Amino acid sequence: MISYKEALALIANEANFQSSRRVDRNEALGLIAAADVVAQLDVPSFDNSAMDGFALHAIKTVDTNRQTPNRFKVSHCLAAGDVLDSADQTLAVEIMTGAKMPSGFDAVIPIEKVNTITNENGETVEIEINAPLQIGDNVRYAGEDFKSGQIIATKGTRLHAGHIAAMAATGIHEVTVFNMPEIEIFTTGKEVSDAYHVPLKDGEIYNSNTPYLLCQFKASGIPAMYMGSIGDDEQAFVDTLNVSTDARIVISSGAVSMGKWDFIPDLLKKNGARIIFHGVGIKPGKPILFAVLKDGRYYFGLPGNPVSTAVGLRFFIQPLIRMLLGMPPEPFHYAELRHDFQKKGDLRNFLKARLDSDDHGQTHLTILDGQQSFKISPLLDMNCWAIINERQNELCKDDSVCIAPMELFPMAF
Ligand SMILES: Nc1nc2c(c(=O)[nH]1)N[C@H]1C(S)=C(S)[C@@H](COP(=O)(O)OP(=O)(O)OC[C@H]3O[C@@H](n4cnc5c(N)ncnc54)[C@H](O)[C@@H]3O)O[C@H]1N2
Ligand code: MOO
Repeated sequence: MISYKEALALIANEANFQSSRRVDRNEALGLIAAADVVAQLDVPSFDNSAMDGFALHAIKTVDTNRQTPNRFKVSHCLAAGDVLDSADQTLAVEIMTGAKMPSGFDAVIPIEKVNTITNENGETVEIEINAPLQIGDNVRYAGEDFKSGQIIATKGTRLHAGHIAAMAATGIHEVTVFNMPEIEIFTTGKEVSDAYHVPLKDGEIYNSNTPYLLCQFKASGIPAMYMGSIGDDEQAFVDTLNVSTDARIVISSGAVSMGKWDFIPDLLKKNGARIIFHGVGIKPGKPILFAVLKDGRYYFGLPGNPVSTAVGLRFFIQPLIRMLLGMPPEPFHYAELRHDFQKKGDLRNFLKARLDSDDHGQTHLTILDGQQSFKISPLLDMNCWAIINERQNELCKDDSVCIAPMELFPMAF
């Protein structure tokens, strides 16, 4: 049986980029840049004031101190958006935050640091200062935030609100993004019922796997469609495979293990699919199957137990989607265990876990009770997966453990 790492390498070997399209910048939230996004402007694009106050020529203030304050007549008043191309540099210019620095002026003193002398109309006509200014005081220089030509987001970046703001500021109104892969999902098993408003017959269960898959895709902005249940019907499986759709990835739940009605591997082969792997050294989800159908669609046969399905989605399908979208491998994070933990066997374990903060703000990881792959109830408490490698068996309190968020694509990760 292959290892998880080998399985990921086999998936990578089959992954080709998605097609791309241009979208309005404001529609790009959560989408993946299909090319580097490059600033079109210096930002700020002009030197401007960081404070409401008075622009001065710093050199004219060098001899100023508490004993010998200096007075400057005020020549103009600039709101943000006003431009003053020439002014007498021996005077002061009243200036608001964001207004372009008048040419030749190189420092701003905030209004609360000056004594103002007003005329009978209440207008400031003169200011008195009692300390010298340095060149650049309270000035925001052109290009200090972004330089024209600077990369805002590299290809494969998931665009979050920060990227949208940066694109807007640098004059980008459209961006090239990858088309999300369309997903098609069905379940197997004649025991599995979608008739939630009808009481279960003896031996039946309600379908919980495909609702889980569908809502995880929905939360990630990935279009996914439910094709229904095929029961244990082999012809229905073949018919479902042959429905022509725009899907890039087909996912089934169940029928990939050793049982009499676990017909998926054989029928895939008979229908011209290439089985890339079937069975990976992981727990839960060991019987997972990955194939490429004869028309090029990717096929994941997820084991039917609910947590095996969840693991297949999170740790096999999500990496394929990242690869199709040019995203770098997911950066995993680590947390300290709250307790000792013993793993049996030599499989990589994906465990239902919870990250909590204590009273000192320290985070700790708890591996939850109820790790059996049929148990859905611990999903109510879990907020992350704990990943324990093949060779890690004895873990002690405070050991560092790899964790992954439950969501497929948490923003900014
Ligand atoms: N003799 C062996 N038996 C099993 C093995 C094995 O190696 N040898 N592996 C076990 C493991 S591990 C898993 S996981 C399961 C996977 O089996 P299948 O993928 O063939 O899945 P099914 O048998 O069809 O179903 C398993 C389980 O999941 C329930 N199920 C299926 N679909 C849904 C759904 N949509 N919603 C909720 N629950 C679903 C199904 O009723 C079964 O209880 O095989 C073990 N057996
Ligand atoms: O590995 Mo199965 O996926 O535990 O129940």
